[in-house]
Amino acid sequence: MNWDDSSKGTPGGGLPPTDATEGPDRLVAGSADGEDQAVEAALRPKSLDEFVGQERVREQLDLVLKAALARGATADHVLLSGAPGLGKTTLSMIIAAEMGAPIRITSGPAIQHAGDLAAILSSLQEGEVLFLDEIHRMSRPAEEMLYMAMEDFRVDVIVGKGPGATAIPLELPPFTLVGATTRAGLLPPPLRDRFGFTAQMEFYEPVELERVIHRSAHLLDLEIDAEGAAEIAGRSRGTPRIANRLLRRVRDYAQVKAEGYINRDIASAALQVYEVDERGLDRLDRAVLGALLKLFGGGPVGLSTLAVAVGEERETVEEVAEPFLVREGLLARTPRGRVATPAAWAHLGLAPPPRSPGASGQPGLFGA
Ligand SMILES: Nc1ncnc2c1ncn2[C@@H]1O[C@H](COP(=O)(O)OP(=O)(O)OP(=O)(O)O)[C@@H](O)[C@H]1O
Repeated sequence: MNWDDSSKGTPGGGLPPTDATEGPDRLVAGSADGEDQAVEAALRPKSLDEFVGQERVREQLDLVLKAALARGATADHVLLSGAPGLGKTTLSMIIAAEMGAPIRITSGPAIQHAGDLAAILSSLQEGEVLFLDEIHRMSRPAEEMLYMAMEDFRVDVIVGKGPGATAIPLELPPFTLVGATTRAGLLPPPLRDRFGFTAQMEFYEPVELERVIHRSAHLLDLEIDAEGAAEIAGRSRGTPRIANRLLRRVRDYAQVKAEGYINRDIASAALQVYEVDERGLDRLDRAVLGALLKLFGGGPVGLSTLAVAVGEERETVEEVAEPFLVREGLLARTPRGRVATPAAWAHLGLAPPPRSPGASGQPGLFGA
């Protein structure tokens, strides 16, 4: 059966509506919440040696920085792309530390006018690292000013308006721009081409996250064994920020229930309380998957219908729940709608219905 996707109405009931980018205070959100920001400074690795994983990026960056130091030059501009929480801000701080340079931190949405950018650029010191987070969200005039600044260390400041406007050239000290984006594909090619080094940050392997967790546990003065760290790592969705956040929740549980010691049973019991399952799915993810399997026989079902079924906005299902479910191979987006994979049935401990004769052998059902 094929459920239609014509409904565009606002869903009613169920889970409370959420911010489409992350969801309601999700423990498994990649982006930082207030508590993360307060503790992250203490947990950030301070050098490339301390930075866990991303071996290729680390090795390449190490060469770029060492070569610049040897030449006595400012390092090339660096573009870091990857999902939230993978360590882009951390790496930008490490670049500054390794170069012995100060760092200035700002973000694309904070630079709405070219004048905002000119003010920042003109106050940089020689060799300073300028970290521009969410660089894909800068305004177009600021972006165009950045082209010249990156290439020639110069900007034209426009004074006046209309026919009387004049461009006053302003020399800038050499600096290193570190741009960060979750979507490198959104950057206009002229901007992308001006970076001397581009690094695509990948999701972390569980063993790497175990190292992140052991390191953080040490800094937070927590006792955790190897199995406890593995249990948390497996639920951290390949993301150090989530690993650190889950560790803090497990710490709370361990302090109340187990004199502070964290092992596999404690980690597992704690994360069950917080509704993060052994694969890192939370309540929203499981609600989407559960509806797809139990109400629609595994699909295909349209996105809007699925959203109504779980009482969520369409965007929330599409942007918050689905990317991880797709990445995990639990859900497929096909031209005919959302379809559960065999792994989804297994994950929720359900048996798939017998295939109807018409469904067998249809090409592309899981392919799009
Ligand atoms: N490779 C790593 N080794 C150890 N800890 C890491 C690593 N990468 C990230 N972390 C930890 O994860 C947290 C989040 O990292 P960071 O803020 O650098 O992510 P981000 O990619 O900049 O996220 P956003 O896109 O939201 O700005 C930090 O507290 C940091 O300590």
